[in-house]
Amino acid sequence: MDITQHTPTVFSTTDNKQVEKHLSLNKVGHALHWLVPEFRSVSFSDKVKTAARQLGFASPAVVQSMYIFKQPGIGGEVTPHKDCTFLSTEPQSCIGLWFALEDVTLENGCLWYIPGSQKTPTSRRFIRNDDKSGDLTCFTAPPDPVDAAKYVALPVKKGTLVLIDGQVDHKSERNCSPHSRHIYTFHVIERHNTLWDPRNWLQPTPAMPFTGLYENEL
Ligand SMILES: O=C(O)CCC(=O)C(=O)O
Ligand SMILES: [Fe+2]
Repeated sequence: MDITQHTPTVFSTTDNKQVEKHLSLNKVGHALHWLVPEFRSVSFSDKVKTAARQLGFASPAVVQSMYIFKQPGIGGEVTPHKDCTFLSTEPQSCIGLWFALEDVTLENGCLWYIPGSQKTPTSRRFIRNDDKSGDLTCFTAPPDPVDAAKYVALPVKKGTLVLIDGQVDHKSERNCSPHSRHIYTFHVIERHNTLWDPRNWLQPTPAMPFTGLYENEL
């Protein structure tokens, strides 16, 4: 989809600022790694496969991907979470590969994380809601209490790859600066000797299976 081909439209945002449609996008997901050749070639590149081997993955699959724009002035926060809340396996195995496509600073909404927090498991899950009369998805529990003072900022230069342990607490703030913060991120899980949680909000389908990282050549 090339939204720049659409007639630019002016939107009001919650801050009562007006921006063109293509500058108001928050994120695009969740199958860029498969459907968009440019993202596919990065996600299934030899460098990524080598990184996965070095991390000890035996049979990794890419389960989802996102482009997050964090637009100047209006880019929203990403609230504190562990990725395993959304992409749970038993045992946990998720790793995020987060690529800075621009310089990422304190001002434009860098990642923050709590060192060591990957050692504290969570039972909080984001699942498909069995109650069909309500929302399609829901959390199984409120956020776990964490000491907000323990968050450490992670400003990085354009081109940096950040590996995010699926159990580490992380977040990012709003972007109130005049500079965008574009990133590409995708998540890999281990299939060997693990079980994908059947309650996860995201489930593979015949049309969109979880794609094996090592098996897929460019
Ligand atoms: O880019 C961000 O602000 C958060 C991204 C994230 O949570 C992730 O890649 O797991
Ligand atoms: Fe995350």
